[in-house]
Amino acid sequence: MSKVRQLLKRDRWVIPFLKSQKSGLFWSIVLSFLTILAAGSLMFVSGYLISRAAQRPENVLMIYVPIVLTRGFGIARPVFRYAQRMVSHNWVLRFVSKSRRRLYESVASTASNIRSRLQTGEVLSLLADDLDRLQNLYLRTLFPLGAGMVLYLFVSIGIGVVNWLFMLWWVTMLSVIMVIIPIVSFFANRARVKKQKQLQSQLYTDATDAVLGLQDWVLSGRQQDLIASQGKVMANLAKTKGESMKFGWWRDFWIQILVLILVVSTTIWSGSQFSGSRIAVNFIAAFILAIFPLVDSFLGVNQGVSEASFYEDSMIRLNELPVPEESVMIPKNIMTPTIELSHVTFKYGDKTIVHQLNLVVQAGEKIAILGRSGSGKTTLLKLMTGDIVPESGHVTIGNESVQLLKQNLSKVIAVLDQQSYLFDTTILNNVRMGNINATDDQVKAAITQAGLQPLIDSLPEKYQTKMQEAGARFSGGEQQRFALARVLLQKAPIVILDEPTVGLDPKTEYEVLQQIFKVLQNRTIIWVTHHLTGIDEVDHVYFLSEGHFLLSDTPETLKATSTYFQKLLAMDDFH
Ligand SMILES: Nc1ncnc2c1ncn2[C@@H]1O[C@H](COP(=O)(O)OP(=O)(O)OP(=O)(O)O)[C@@H](O)[C@H]1O
Repeated sequence: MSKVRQLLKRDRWVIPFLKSQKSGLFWSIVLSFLTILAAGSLMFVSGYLISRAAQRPENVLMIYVPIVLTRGFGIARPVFRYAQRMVSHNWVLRFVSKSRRRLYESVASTASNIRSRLQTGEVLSLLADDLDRLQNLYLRTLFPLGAGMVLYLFVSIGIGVVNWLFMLWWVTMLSVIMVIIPIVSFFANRARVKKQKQLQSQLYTDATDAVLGLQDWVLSGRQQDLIASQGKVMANLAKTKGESMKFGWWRDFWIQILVLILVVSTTIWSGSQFSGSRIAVNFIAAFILAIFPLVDSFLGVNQGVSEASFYEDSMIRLNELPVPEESVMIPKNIMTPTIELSHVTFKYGDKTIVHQLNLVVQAGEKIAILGRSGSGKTTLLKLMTGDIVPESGHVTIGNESVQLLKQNLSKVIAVLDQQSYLFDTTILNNVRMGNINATDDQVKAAITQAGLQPLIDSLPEKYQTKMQEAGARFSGGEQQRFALARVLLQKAPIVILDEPTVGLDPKTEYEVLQQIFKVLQNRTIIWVTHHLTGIDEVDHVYFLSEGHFLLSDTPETLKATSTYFQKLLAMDDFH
């Protein structure tokens, strides 16, 4: 229980929204209550009318008034219901749209950070599942619960006016139906709901793995294994869902039995109380009929509460997401920025990746970072882009902390990595992603600069050619050139090259690198590479090893003085 309390205390998703939208919640509960009241009154008046019509009326008004009331309640019920639906759905849609936006912001602002903590499937499950769940928290739990509780009070007080002993009986029965059964069913269903949630989440993760690794499954001839493993999770999920539904049926069945007991006991009690009074008999029949519309409300409360574990888990996962950083204005000096790492230390767990590292990259300077696989080159890039935070020391760009620039960092840093993602849309659209405000002419100029004009000219549909999924229509070298055109359009003063030519044949690698350095000559370049092809293009080379720079000098000096560098050059020539 204290876990739930703690969760509610630090919640950033549900409680703040409830607080800011109190009036909608209030009206939704009031309208729900009025709908049930109108439904109950309709049954009451029509019950009275039927029973009264069977007797000889002393006065025509005894019949006429209930007829008018029946019409009135008959119209009021759908009107209230419609209004309630409008208010509650408007309320929930607001919640969903706000939360989706926040979720995207949260995921986007710390994209690479989040990827190291969450798998793609989990992000999908957050987007598709958790927010939908929380939407149900309002529609299926909070609104019915609120209306149910108001009804509980109303009915109890109403009966208390007639007879307090009988009220005690009603309060006891209603407490069992509206409080005890929901609490018991919450705990009884908890483990099942948790398992269902887990399986659903696993299904997303497995499905993502299956899609991303489909080619490997097919190539290894293990399609059947893939289908079997997915099928197992699905069968398990279906079984758990089936058990949950069965549980729900039994719960509803017992609630209906309790309502039946209430109806029978009320009939017997009122029969013994008012025997002999004709008028009272009419009211008893009417009152008994009015109980039935309440059953829907009882069932709604129970179903909502027994599903509450779903929300608990969703709330925990959403609250574990990082808070989107506040954006700051980009200072002017940032457009000609110096990058500075000062005494930076970073660890993954106990493993020190970077230790007390210092590095200054002047505006317009071009550096290469080399190092063995696993030496921490990518980690260093992540520190520079603020995706990870150093344990100690500072990373600044133009004297501004990189963490503060986070939201606007794409204006300062562009990244060309091993495989920039190309979407299944036209060449123009793909390149325009670098700067969505660029005109067609600017996009075309960037494509030409990236050395793609001959290719475009050879295509029947020119710039409107579709790239297919992940840019599959084009070769690796061509894809990297398109990605380069995107970077050109982005106009960021710093460009990070994270092994952009990996996987290309030596000739294409050389050509692409020449093109990159030619068109980016006015920008700062930080290039992570394993190959020394194109190393003469940089001003400074750094060798990262065991958390610090083992060597650091110009390529010319290293060629002349470092046997290690000479060995690497010889190996590269061999390739
Ligand atoms: N999210 C993570 N959690 C724990 N350890 C990590 C994480 N990311 C990287 N590491 C570890 O940190 C070390 C440095 O990784 P990094 O990716 O920076 O190396 P790298 O020099 O870029 O390697 P490569 O040249 O193979 O890409 C590696 O030993 C890696 O296993």
